[in-house]
Amino acid sequence: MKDPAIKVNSEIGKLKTVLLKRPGEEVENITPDTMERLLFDDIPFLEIAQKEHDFFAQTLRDNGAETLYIDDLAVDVLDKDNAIRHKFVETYLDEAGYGLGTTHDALYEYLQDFSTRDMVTKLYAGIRRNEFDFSNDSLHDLAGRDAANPFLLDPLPNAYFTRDPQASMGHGLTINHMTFKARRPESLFTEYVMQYHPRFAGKVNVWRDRNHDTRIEGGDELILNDHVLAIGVSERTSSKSIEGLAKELFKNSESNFDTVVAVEIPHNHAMMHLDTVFTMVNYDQFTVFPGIMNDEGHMNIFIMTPGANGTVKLAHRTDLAATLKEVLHLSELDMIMTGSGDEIVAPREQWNDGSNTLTIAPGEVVTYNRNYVSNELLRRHGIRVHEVISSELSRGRGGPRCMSQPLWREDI
Ligand SMILES: NC(=O)NCCC[C@H](N)C(=O)O
Repeated sequence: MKDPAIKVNSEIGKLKTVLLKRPGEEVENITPDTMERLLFDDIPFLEIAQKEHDFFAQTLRDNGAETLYIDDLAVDVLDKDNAIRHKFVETYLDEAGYGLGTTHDALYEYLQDFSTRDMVTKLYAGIRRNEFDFSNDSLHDLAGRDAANPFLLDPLPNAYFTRDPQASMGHGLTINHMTFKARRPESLFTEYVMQYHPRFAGKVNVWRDRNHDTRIEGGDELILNDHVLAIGVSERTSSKSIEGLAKELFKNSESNFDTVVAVEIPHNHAMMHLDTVFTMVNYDQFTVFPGIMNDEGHMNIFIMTPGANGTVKLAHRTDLAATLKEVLHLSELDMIMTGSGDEIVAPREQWNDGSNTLTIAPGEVVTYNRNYVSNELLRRHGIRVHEVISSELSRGRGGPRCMSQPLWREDI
């Protein structure tokens, strides 16, 4: 691709541009009743979460990365053209279940009165039922369908985990159909930014768009090098999506990827994505949570490569380290166990994303300071560790890798 806007050919190349979302009002719209549905285990204190996020963003900038914010890019796009704003709002409302009718009309008109900036902030924050007086009977009837929910449009508190709605790979990305309704609108912002923002429009390959029924999330999509991906088969990403993406990448002449390693991990909230249990921190070094393997150290892994006539060939493996050596052509490998593999420390630090390192250059990572055992171990393995503060951000069950979507990395 000529003049590409995205370049990500590894997990470890020096990070030059990254997409973020500062936590906003949406985080204050979580309640004990909605917490589980909104995929949180607790309610963060927003003011502190914002300070922590600003510290994280500053750490990335101090180390040479440009930080872009998805909501700023969305405002650029929606503000510039009324027809695009109209189409975006219609799609947003339709996907939220308000395709037609009185509630649709009321929400549409309500949003019309906001500046584009305020409208975007509002869509992330959610729209409460009590923002309308429901004097109109039929509106009341319609909205009464789910009267227990204080929100007509749910907040998007997970938006600060910008890793998941999309995944950059090569000169393109997947724009993801996410698993839970609580997160699906997030990738609509990505779609519009990639389609209409002058920085990206016509300059990115979309390997897989969000108009699919099968689910995939960026936390599962790891770029091991310029031709090998590792993708988690997880609570959030199905084997069907992985196969579909592999087929597309193998046949598309713009793609360099010829190997996809599908790694099955336990399907639960603590380990929702591959990057909560496994990340790459250097050419031959990885963090891994031992709980993803059985007592013999085995797990289900499939190596996918191009077969005849557009098919995908599968080869079954059970040893993660041996598989990585095989696909990356490495003779030695250093697997760094979260929490030293201790039976108490490892699950505790994994719970607070001790395995979720963001690599900003080969052998250099950003991690949460609370995972001090894992951080010390990383240092002992020669990794340079930048610690960021983490008491509130971590309540959303995601760490530095989850909170960042690289858009440009130097090649390694
Ligand atoms: N890549 C990641 O593991 N992202 C963390 C997402 C946490 C969010 N609360 C979720 O459940 O989707």
